[in-house]
Amino acid sequence: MSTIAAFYGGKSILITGATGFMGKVLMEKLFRTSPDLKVIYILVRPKAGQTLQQRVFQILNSKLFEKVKEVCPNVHEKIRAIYADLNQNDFAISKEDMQELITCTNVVFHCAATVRFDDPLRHAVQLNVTATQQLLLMASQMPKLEAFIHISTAFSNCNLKHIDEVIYPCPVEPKKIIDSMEWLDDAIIDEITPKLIGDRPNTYTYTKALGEMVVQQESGNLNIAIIRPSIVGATWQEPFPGWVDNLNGPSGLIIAAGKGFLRAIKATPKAVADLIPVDTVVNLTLAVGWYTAVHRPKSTLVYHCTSGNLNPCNWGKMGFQVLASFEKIPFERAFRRPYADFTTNNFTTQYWNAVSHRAPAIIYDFYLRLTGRKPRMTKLMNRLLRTVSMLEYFINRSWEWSTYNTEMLMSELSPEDQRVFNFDVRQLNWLEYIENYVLGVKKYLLKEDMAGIPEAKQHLKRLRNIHYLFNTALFLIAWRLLIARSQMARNVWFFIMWFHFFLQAFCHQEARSDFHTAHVL
Ligand SMILES: CCCCCCCCCCCCCCCCCC(=O)SCCNC(=O)CCNC(=O)[C@H](O)C(C)(C)COP(=O)(O)OP(=O)(O)OC[C@H]1O[C@@H](n2cnc3c(N)ncnc32)[C@H](O)[C@@H]1OP(=O)(O)O
Ligand SMILES: NC(=O)C1=CN([C@@H]2O[C@H](COP(=O)(O)OP(=O)(O)OC[C@H]3O[C@@H](n4cnc5c(N)ncnc54)[C@H](OP(=O)(O)O)[C@@H]3O)[C@@H](O)[C@H]2O)C=CC1
Repeated sequence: MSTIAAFYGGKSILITGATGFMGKVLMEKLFRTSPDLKVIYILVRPKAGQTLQQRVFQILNSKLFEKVKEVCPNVHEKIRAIYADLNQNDFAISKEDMQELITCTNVVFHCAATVRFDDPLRHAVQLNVTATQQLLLMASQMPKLEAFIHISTAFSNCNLKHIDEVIYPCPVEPKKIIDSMEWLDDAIIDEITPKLIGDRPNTYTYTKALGEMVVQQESGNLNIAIIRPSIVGATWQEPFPGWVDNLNGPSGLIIAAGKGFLRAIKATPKAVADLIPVDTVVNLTLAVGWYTAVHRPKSTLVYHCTSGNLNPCNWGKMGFQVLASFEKIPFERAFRRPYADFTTNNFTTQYWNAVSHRAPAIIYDFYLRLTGRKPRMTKLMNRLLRTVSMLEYFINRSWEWSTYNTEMLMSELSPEDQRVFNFDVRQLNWLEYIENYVLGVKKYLLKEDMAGIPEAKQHLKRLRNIHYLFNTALFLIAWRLLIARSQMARNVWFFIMWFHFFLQAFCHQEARSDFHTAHVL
């Protein structure tokens, strides 16, 4: 039997962020591999008109938990949802619940966070720093606590190029930041935010770095470890390939590209796409929980959960494979045919944004207006371009993360544990993974039926024909109105055409050469 699975047997486990992407997969794996665990406490808030119970019911009745119900039929008795809001003092947990948590908890997994890149600093500090501090305070009162596992991000120090498994200090102490949030007003906070975050791209990465400092400073006598995953993607193997349930990271862009909204992106094809499947992160997290509790390392160990140094894949190869997957697994009712140009400079990005994104959106909105409907494409496109601009930082750079502790842990596991809690990304086949990812996005995010694939393919063929028809009509109209009438117009027309084709050839050349070198690499 697996030593790690046996370790969690009979244990009371507290998970924050259990309703999130990673939290759900963590719970699922715990129930499936250690069905004899005592209880999992989850801190939940009511959301979107759903009570705590309704939220838990929905999770347990989702496809993700189908296998769990077979191995642990009484799973609903082993999950205890506790009302909590991490934005509030003492998390607004009732006295009785707090007492139970403090008395019984053996292991804490702290996954909750705000992962939004554009959160105001005050909110990001509250959740990613202050809440972590409060949870540590709570943990320090737990007599039976064996391990506290904090989930951070590999990008908490993305201002560095090479990142070791150590906690790096931030210039301003987290305590000072927490204090200042109490008395500074929003306008001043907004003003000082760029100065505080410095060369990090957003409040998310900055506050996650502060969160790590808090963990280091408040660790006291606790057995603590920090996990730093990179870009977390759909499941690789467990409980089945391709499961994903939110738009974060690449998932939203896969939809945007598959539906034909996103046709060009500022991305460096040779830059490493440090994606890591969510089940790999969960396996490492559970292994770290066991190791930290049983081996009690003297200091807080940091574990990088990344793929780049062990099994690198670059954005060019990833984009190529995503597009190839759309051929087999097209999405329904696409706006345009999936296609992606990777550009690396601002000028070509602006050009493609105008030609491939804004212009078709304006034309489509014009068509909607003509047919008496409400225009919506320009608004949607603006939001998409805003989102893409926020992700650009991460797809135009490469980082090196050392994985000494993660590799050390792998070598400490028995062959059975290495199999059951596999976090060896060297075994990952990217082509297969990406195809399953696209399939998962279609099935679990878009909730499209696989039976609709032939119709989706037909729709793409129709779009291709419309595209050819549109271009031909445009050419003929221009010819009829201008070119045939004057020599001057003819000269201007030939110049425009020449310039357009020159630009296209230039942009394509740039994108293709980068794309193909990256693909070959
Ligand atoms: C062939 C080409 C394709 C190749 C694939 C290439 C893939 C490249 C992917 C690169 C990812 C890099 C991520 C780096 C992650 C760092 C790791 C972490 O620790 S961080 C952990 C990970 N954290 C994150 O990834 C957080 C990123 N997300 C955010 O911070 C925010 O969502 C926001 C600021 C971008 C937009 O906020 P705001 O406008 O206020 O409003 P909302 O939030 O409500 O959404 C608005 C609309 O955008 C939609 N949508 C949402 N997300 C995405 C997406 N990723 N994408 C696309 N669309 C997205 C959403 O559906 C909605 O649509 P609609 O209702 O209008 O129809
Ligand atoms: N996804 C990724 O690419 C990466 C994620 N990480 C880290 O992994 C961890 C989990 O991320 P992920 O699962 O993707 O994130 P999600 O956004 O999917 O989940 C966040 C969780 O935190 C909870 N939460 C947020 N605010 C509160 C609050 N005020 N009170 C109670 N609970 C709250 C959410 O609850 P609710 O459902 O109620 O909103 C949800 O359960 C985070 O620490 C993140 O920084 C690290 C690297 C990459």
